[in-house]
Formats: sequence, C-alpha cells, structure tokens
Amino acid sequence: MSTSPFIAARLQLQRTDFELNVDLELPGQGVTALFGPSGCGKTSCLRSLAGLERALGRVAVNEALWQDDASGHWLPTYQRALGYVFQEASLFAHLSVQKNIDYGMKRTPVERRQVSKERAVELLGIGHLMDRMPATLSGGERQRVAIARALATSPQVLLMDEPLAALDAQRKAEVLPYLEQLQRHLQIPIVYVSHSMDEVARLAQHLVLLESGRVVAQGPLTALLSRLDLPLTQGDLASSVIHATVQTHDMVDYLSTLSFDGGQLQLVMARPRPIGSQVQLRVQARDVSLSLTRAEGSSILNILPCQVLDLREDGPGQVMVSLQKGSARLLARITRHSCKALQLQAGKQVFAQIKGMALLD
Ligand SMILES: Nc1ncnc2c1ncn2[C@@H]1O[C@H](COP(=O)(O)OP(=O)(O)OP(=O)(O)O)[C@@H](O)[C@H]1O
Repeated sequence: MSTSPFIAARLQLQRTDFELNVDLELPGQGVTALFGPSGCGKTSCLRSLAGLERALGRVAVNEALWQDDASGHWLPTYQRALGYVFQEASLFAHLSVQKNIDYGMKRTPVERRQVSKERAVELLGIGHLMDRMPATLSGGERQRVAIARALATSPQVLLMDEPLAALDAQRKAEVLPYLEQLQRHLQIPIVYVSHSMDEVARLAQHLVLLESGRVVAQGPLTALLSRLDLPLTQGDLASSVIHATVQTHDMVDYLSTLSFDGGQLQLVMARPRPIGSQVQLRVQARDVSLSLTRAEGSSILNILPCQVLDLREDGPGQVMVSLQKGSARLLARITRHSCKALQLQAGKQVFAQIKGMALLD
C-alpha cells in the first residue's frame, strides 16, 4: 500500500484445530470486506481486531495503538474507539430504541463525539422508531438500530460481522441501502465480514481474501477480481464488477445508458434508477465472449474494445481471460479452442461481447 495504512494489524491466534495468522493493512475510508469460505477465520479476525479475542500481535488504528504484545500493551475492547455490529442485533431489551442509542453515546466522552445522535438516526432512517421497544421491531429494523447505536459512539472504525446474515432476502434488501448510505456519507472506515460475493461487490472497495486463517490477497476489490491466480477468478461462477453511473433512460425500451471509467453500457431496467445514481454491475465470466473484430448486426447490446491483461487455463478445455477497459476489469471464460483460434495473449486488443449483466440490488 503506497500511503500508510489506517489500520495495521498483525494477529496470531492459536486454537486446537485452527491458527489465525494475518498481517492486515486496511485503508482509512470506505468498506473493506473480509471474505473467504466458512471457517477461514473472518469472525476470529474481526473479534481479534476488537480485542474480543485475545490474539497476539500488534494493532494500530490511525494514531492509536490498541495492542502491542512486544511492549506488553493491551487495550480492552471498551477502550478501543470502535463500533461493533454482530450478526444478530444485540439491543437492550428493556430499553427503548432512543435509550439504546443514548447508551451508545454516553460511552463516548463529549470531546470525542463526531457523529451526532440525529445524524446516526437519519443515516439509518429510524427516526419513527425512537419510542419503540426492541421486541416490537422487525429483524431489519433491529439491525438498523444496532448500527445507529454503534455509530453514535463516534468510532474510529466500524466493525461489522455479517450484519445481514440473520435476515431473509426481503429484510436484507431493506437494510442494504442504509449500509450503502453509510459508506457514501461517513468518513468512518468499515471492516465488513461476509461470505456473500454479491454483498461484497455491492458495498466494498477493498478486499481481504482469507483462507485457512491466512491472508491470500488484499487490495482494491476490482484489482483482486481480475487476478487470475486467486480462487475468486476461477471456475464457472467467476465474475467481475463494474461501478457505473446512470446517464439516461429510454422509457420506450426501458433501456438505461450507464457510464463507467472506460466507456458506456446499456442495460434494460424495468425500474429505472435516478439519473446520476451509482450502480454496481456484476458480469459473469461465462457471459462474456471475445472476438477480434466488432460484430456487426448483433443482438448483443454491449460490445467493448478491451485489452487482454492475462490468461490462464481454467479447467479442462477452458481458459479464463482478464481484460482491461479504462480502470475497469472484466473476466471472460472461453474455450481453449477459441483462445488458440484468436491467438490470444497479454496486450492483444479484442472486443468483449457482454451477453448479460446483473444490477446488484
Ligand atoms: N470460540 C471458539 N472456540 C474454538 N474454536 C473456534 C471458536 N470460534 C471459532 N472457532 C473455530 O475457528 C475457526 C475459524 O472460525 P471463524 O468463526 O473465525 O470463521 P469464519 O470464516 O468467520 O466462518 P463463518 O463464515 O462460518 O462464520 C473455525 O475452525 C471455527 O470452528
């Protein structure tokens, strides 16, 4: 990382059948996702950062040293300026929403308060719930209150452990826009545990990929999604993510034009988004085919001139190709036969034909 990391953590945690051994360098803005298969150590890592788990090592956040075992320094969780959101909202059942949030605020000395209660309530859209008791809230509402309570402590960093995991699809869809709001409007970095790539693609800009308690790779999400040496970019489900802005709508054909750093895309949107809104598009590698000349008279809406960055065998008879278009990255999974016929190699100019893409929402 070129600038010094906002969070620098070396953590080692030994359990009978599992060892966490990670070296993390996380940025001071946006959402960093801790991602990997079940049991790889995401929660252990987050809990260790928070001091909820007694890992050995060093944790520095911004100017503050939270832990340094070499010099015998250890701050308990309540002295670390963090907000923690668990899978299941852990609200005080005997206190109203208002009092739950006040409790969060009171933990923070006045001179350290940066997020007002009003701001936390507004960002999570819970103004109308303030007098309600937790037992009367839906799962999604409870989780929004838990996030507001964590925010109201004015943390240096917000740690979230699969905050949507306990919610059904409808509740997830209800809470996700609030998480996006936080990401857009808050200066506070968020470390977010998830094993859902759709969630990660929608929310995160930075990714830490974990496997068996180790960091396999960490860096900007788009860059990692095009690295063909990582498990993320292998197999039938590999996909890339493009961040785009809605430019225009054609209300006759429901066709929206989206711009991204590298060009424009067209997408049929049954429910058009406001002009100027930011969207994330997921493009599956198997939905991208390649040609050396631009196909004429094709039914495919999106054909982008791209440069081949890298290619790698991906299962019997298949090749994964990573492509660059501006700062965006695309993956194409094609047959080895086609790869040879097109004489693909790094640096070659090709046309990527995108047969389908999904709006992440
Ligand atoms: N309190 C504990 N005591 C002993 N072993 C534990 C404890 N908590 C977790 N483990 C083990 O440590 C390993 C890492 O668990 P962890 O919960 O950090 O993984 P994870 O990536 O968050 O998994 P998931 O996605 O399933 O939540 C697993 O092998 C798990 O069984």
